[in-house]
Amino acid sequence: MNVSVVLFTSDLRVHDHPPLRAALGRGNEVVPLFVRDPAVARAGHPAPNRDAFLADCLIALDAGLRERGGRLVVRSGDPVDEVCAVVKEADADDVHMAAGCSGFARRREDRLRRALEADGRRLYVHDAVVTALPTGAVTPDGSDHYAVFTPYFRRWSRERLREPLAAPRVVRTPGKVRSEDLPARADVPSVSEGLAAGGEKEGRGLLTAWLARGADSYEEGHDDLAGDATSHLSPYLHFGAVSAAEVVHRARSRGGAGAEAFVRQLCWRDFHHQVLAARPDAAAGDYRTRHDRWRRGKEADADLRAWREGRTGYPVVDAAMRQLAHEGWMHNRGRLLTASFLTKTLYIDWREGARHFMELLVDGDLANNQLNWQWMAGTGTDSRPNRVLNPVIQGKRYDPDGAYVRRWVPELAGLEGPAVHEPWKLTGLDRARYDYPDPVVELADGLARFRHARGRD
Ligand SMILES: Cc1cc2nc3c(=O)[nH]c(=O)nc-3n(C[C@H](O)[C@H](O)[C@H](O)COP(=O)(O)OP(=O)(O)OC[C@H]3O[C@@H](n4cnc5c(N)ncnc54)[C@H](O)[C@@H]3O)c2cc1C
Repeated sequence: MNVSVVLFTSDLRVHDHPPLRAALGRGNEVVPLFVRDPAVARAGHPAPNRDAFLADCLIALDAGLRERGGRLVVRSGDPVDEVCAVVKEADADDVHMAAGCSGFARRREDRLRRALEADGRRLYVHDAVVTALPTGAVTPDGSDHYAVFTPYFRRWSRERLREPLAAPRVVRTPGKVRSEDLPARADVPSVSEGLAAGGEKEGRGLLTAWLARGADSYEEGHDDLAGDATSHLSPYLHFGAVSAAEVVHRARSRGGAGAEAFVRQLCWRDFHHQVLAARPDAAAGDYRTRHDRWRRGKEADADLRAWREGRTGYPVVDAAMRQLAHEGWMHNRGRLLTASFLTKTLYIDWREGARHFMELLVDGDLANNQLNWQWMAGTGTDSRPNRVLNPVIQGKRYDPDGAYVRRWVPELAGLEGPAVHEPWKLTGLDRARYDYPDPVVELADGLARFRHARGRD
């Protein structure tokens, strides 16, 4: 009997899994493998929320495989060395994996291909496992990627996505391959108390419930901070516990304006992935340089600290930053306005903000995070790179009653209605009752500084 290895990376599921289905195709035995790569931990910053979520996903993947007669093999080390060692132990013929879009993932694929070929084995890399449409499947004339979302969306919407695959009924894993123990969830504590539970079952349950009860009101409700009416699928999509292609198919079958608006948002995910695939250096460098001379030094450091800790004196900014600390997740509107505040009002380098988000976000994703940060900082694909979001206007528009601020900034919980967005308007004793910081900067001063720096005054 032939044996194949399936290397799982950002695709921790058994449903709609092209590499697994291809590997099983001819009645093969399959070694489902996950390699913990210490280089990932060393290269990045600590991400305990994602580590905890990942532990859930691995436990769930193992359970999904065991239900079908298989099991997950977990190893630690360099992925190329570990895959080659497993290939030898299992006497496997080939290896299947999902295509990645980051520079890191591409280099890993290349190294693995070379190592396997040197040993007479093959690597099969499958597209449209992590994204709904393969990155690079559609390109505009004269470029290797779309730099503007709307034409990309138009084109993406016309493409036929592959049909989702059912989970295999049986997975046979050879017994002779050594595996480390799965991480015990209790040994991987998250830093955020309100972290969601990970795993394919959770993700699929959430998707079904969301399509049944949430999607219809998505179009009107997705920007309402207090209503919290978005899907919360992002961490499951990031770890591939649910498949992007399947989510799009199921949302389209659901139909309606809400589901359509939701699919458009999912397209943003593919959009950023195709940008990163074409420009891997945009993970750290400006996609389009504006020759920014970001603020540095003591004062900027103090402002950055206030922003991280949710004490800028702008209630909606602070509420969103505290939601991030507590849940390891932040509402998209919160991400937009906190990123604008950091990069424009405080004129601090987007990389500082992106790093802090990557440390805490359970859905922290190189393509989505770095390129959304660049979009907000005006160094990315935004066609209006100098737009600045005013946190008071944003607060009143997207949290009109102030409920979101009161939820996350308890110091201000006694303030009723939209007054909570402008606590500095309180005077005398009223003001003294609230132990809440003064604004780190006047908005007009922040705006003038930004415009001056960008040469627009
Ligand atoms: C500064 C900044 C940083 C961000 N960092 C990340 C990140 O690290 N990881 C991440 O998944 N998303 C990131 N986003 C995008 C977006 O905020 C989240 O995907 C969304 O808030 C997740 O919540 P949800 O699943 O309820 O989204 P929904 O509104 O239910 O949307 C469904 C799915 O569409 C995708 N999506 C929605 N909006 C975007 C977007 N603007 N860009 C890319 N994909 C999108 C996500 O996969 C999301 O799960 C960031 C946005 C900004 C402005």
